[in-house]
Amino acid sequence: MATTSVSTASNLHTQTPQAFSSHSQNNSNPPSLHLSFSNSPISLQKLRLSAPNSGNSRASAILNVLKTEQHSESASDVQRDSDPVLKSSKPTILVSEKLGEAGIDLLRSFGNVECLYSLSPEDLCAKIGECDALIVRSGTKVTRQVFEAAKGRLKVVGRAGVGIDNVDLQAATEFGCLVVNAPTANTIAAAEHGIALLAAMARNVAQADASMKSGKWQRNKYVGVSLVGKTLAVMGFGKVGSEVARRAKGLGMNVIAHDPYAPADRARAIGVDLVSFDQAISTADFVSLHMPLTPTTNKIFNDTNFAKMKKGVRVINVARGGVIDEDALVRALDSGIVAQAALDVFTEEPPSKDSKLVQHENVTVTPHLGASTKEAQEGVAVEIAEAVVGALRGELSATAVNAPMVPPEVLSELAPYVTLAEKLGRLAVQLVAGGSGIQSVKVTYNSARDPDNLDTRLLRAMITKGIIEPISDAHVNLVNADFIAKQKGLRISEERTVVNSSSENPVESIQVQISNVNSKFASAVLEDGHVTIEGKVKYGIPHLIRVGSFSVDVSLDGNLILCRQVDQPGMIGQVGQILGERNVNVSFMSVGRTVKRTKAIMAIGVDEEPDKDTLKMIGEVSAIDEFVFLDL
Ligand SMILES: NC(=O)C1=CN([C@@H]2O[C@H](COP(=O)(O)OP(=O)(O)OC[C@H]3O[C@@H](n4cnc5c(N)ncnc54)[C@H](O)[C@@H]3O)[C@@H](O)[C@H]2O)C=CC1
Ligand SMILES: O=C(O)C(=O)COP(=O)(O)O
Repeated sequence: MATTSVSTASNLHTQTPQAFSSHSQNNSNPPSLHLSFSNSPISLQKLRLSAPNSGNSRASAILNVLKTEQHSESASDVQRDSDPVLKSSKPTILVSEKLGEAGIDLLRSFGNVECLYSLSPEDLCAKIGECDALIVRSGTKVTRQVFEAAKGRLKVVGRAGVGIDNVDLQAATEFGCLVVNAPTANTIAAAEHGIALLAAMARNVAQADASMKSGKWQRNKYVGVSLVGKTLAVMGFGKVGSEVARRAKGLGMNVIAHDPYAPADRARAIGVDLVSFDQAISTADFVSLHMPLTPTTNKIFNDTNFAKMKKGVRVINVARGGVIDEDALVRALDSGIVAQAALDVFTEEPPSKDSKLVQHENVTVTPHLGASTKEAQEGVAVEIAEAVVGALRGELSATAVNAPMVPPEVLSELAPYVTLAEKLGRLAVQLVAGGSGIQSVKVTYNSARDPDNLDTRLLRAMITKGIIEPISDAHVNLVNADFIAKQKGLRISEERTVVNSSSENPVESIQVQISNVNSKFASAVLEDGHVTIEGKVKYGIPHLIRVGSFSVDVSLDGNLILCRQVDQPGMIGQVGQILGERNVNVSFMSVGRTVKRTKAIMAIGVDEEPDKDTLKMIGEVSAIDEFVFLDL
């Protein structure tokens, strides 16, 4: 058996799960749990799923992961519209900027759509508490205040375009709100606009047009520069950057690019060399910006970097205004370092009317039109509508920007384990006695798979959900699991144990241990002092297979009574009779023991929650040492 320690999570402080116990410590007091986590935030990667709409099995598998409330996704739209109860359960989707009709139609087929295009920040905050989803473009600032005002109702923000710098992602994550974007449909439009600005700037098209319209004929004034043979530096070699590069090659330009994260072979495939930042900006005749606005790229084109550029360089920006220090650009234009600039985007949009940059005679401007073609807007609208509807249905979106990437094939494979993970978390935390300070939780995945071939982020998130939700008012989902755990002081460490079995199953079993706590059910505590339970998926159904050192075998469904008793005949009958007389239906029963005729554990699944008197009677059976009722 080989073990590999992996990573971890965060920290929790909570109240009590509902549980009864005959011999629990501090039974009358709510347990105050103190959990502490190391920091392992979910990485904020974009999902790139090959089959974003791959159907209901995947949807249902991860329903619990993102959904905090049920929507009747199984009812057809027709049924829903004609039934007042179902209709009222339709999600409300607020569209705050102009969106293509095809996207609006798609949204209408699923929810109540409100298009309110001129909301002030205050109006948006006033409205958002009634909305399950919000769809924006670049003009709406989705700030922390918006998430606060949503009071937990907002489940998804859809950005109908690429750049998500107008959405406070940290706040979205903290509030468990998924953010999705539409990253592909406007790529060509933005690239074409970049090329349009490049050519228009080089040939003074806008200036000459304005001059002629004012009655002049200035052929000598507007002599331009040629593109062929010139060097273009593409800064940010992503989707738009690479399409700009491809087109510029077609114009006979020599194209180089800088992108710290782009694979060199992708650049080489279209005849582009990836070079360092300084090399790119110091050798280029034209510099075209295509990187996102992030803390790293904010004002990256500043006095220092303009000074490194070739005198007479020309700059095109269809990315984000904020990547340029606009005052520095004005200085570089005035000093002649930058001969011309063509800008589609600005730090403040719209810029002030007297902006020196906009008014500069060597600057060509457009009002953020990069994505504004009919084709791109229809495409973006459909792309974002599909993503938002998918997210509201509980599917993990293919274009989530604040949730981990879990490919669809991994998702469908992990589906039953996701349920198992949440149930184990719920069960483990209910075994902790009131007043215990939970320091840490250790999760061990027993698997025949190579440790590198097992993505446990989803499982960890669900164990976290299972632990936190019964004992706090937090809604935990895949987006915010690590954040909430950390916030609550819950420390979760993960370990993978390679076991000798079929690697067909991603996980053979999952063990959850809560360290150094008192338990309501002493038999759940191993000698090392950890509350320990273990579960596995059998025939697609989550099962509990171990409590402390006792083996059991019960499906994790409904409610569970765990009893530890003297291993002697008649025990099942006695407890069964008490439950039967009180009309509590037993769904399954399993007995596990360590040594014959000493101690045994009885796990009894019940459909109904027994009342206090019934539980008391079970506790009074003389051979029963301890018992606990658990709500799964
Ligand atoms: N003007 C407009 O209407 C439009 C503007 N955009 C802007 O263009 C940007 C790029 O869009 P896409 O190509 O679709 O995004 P993308 O994510 O495909 O590409 C961005 C590239 O920038 C790179 N990058 C990140 N940090 C960098 C750095 N410090 N230096 C150099 N490269 C860096 C990334 O590795 C990535 O390859 C968007 O973030 C958006 O802000 C996009 C569409 C329309
Ligand atoms: O997609 C982007 O990043 C854009 O900048 C396009 O913005 P817009 O949707 O036209 O406001």
